[in-house]
Amino acid sequence: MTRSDSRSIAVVGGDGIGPEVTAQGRRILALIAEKRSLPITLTDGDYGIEAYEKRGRMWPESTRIAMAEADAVLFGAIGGTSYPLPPKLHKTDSLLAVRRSLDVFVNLRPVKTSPALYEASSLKPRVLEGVDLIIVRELLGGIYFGEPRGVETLPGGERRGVNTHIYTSSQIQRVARAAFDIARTRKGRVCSVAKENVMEAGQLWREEVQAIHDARYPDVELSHMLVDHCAMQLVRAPAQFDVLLTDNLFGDILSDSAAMVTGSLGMLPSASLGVVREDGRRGALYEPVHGSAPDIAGKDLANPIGSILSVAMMLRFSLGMPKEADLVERAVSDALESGARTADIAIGRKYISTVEMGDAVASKLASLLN
Ligand SMILES: NC(=O)C1=CN([C@@H]2O[C@H](COP(=O)(O)OP(=O)(O)OC[C@H]3O[C@@H](n4cnc5c(N)ncnc54)[C@H](O)[C@@H]3O)[C@@H](O)[C@H]2O)C=CC1
Ligand SMILES: CC(C)CC(=O)C(=O)O
Ligand SMILES: [Mg+2]
Repeated sequence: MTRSDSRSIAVVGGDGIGPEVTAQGRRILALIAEKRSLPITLTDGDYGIEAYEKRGRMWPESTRIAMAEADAVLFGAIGGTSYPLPPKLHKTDSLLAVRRSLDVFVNLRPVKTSPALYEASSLKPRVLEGVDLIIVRELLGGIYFGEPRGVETLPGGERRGVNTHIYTSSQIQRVARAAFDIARTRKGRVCSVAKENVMEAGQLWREEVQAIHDARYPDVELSHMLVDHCAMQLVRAPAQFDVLLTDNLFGDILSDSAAMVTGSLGMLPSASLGVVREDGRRGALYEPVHGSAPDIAGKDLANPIGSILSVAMMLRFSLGMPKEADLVERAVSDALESGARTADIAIGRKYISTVEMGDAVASKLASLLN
């Protein structure tokens, strides 16, 4: 990005800890814009259960427009304490609907360990050494989107909940291409994870991934693993993985598990990207992997690093600023190495607040940017 390209970013904190962590991601982005004299416009928008309860609109028109027109969206989290989401809103206003509206079909979730946080992980240091993997998750298909869905009452009064797991070959092919392209920029290994031993959609997944590999990416090493086995390997020997390619549901579950190798779910960032359109733009949604964490919301306790590292991904994938992306990641490492810890990664040490962790990273970044 140069000084003449202006960019607009929609900033949507959402519910629970979403606004708390997003405020810290936002300030890191604003700091870079200021230090590099870049014309980045940040537009804040309301969204979520709290917006619905307070103002009767979960996804107000102004936020829809800001998201649709933005070069990228920085998002926090959605979710209240009461379940479920009002059913009439599920189709139109849920996070799934947001992702569909932005057409972001691939979700990237990098997982990298840092020796400074080995003690915060539930796993042994020898298991954590050298872990640097990325989960490439299909984001617009599978059981979260399949029709029919719903809860129905059968004759006789029994109730039945229905969800449908569907994948088409083109959905699998496009996410597989994304995973192989990413592997070429890394260690060149893709492990495709499905459940083809019992699911037909899993058989199709495996066949399509293998076919794309054989036709276009023979230089990338491809392996296949059943998802239950993968869940075990992620905690037995996570350093074996480079790129983990998987579907929407499995990627959701495996990424929360994988988060613990880094010490906390609060550490993980994500980028969700769409196809590059004719005008050169693409849907881009950046959000931490965690949810709204109602158990710690409003207490200034949440770890904002997932949001801050999501800003690094935005700099790399949407703003064309890979050097600044590296600097944000370095500022996070420097802050952790100098002892900054939120409660989730403190393990008996003194801990600091969400805002103070933002201060610690911002101060390291400011000196790196000078
Ligand atoms: N992308 C999103 O917006 C997501 C939304 N959700 C929603 O969030 C709500 C809560 O769901 P949960 O299952 O409790 O998952 P969660 O991810 O919100 O929290 C799980 C656990 O991790 C902790 N945690 C999460 N983020 C943290 C952070 N940044 N710093 C420190 N600790 C953190 C929480 O305190 C909690 O103990 C639900 O309404 C759920 O639907 C859940 C996952 C993703
Ligand atoms: C809407 C949910 C699938 C959100 C979630 O848990 C995730 O994307 O990790
Ligand atoms: Mg999840």
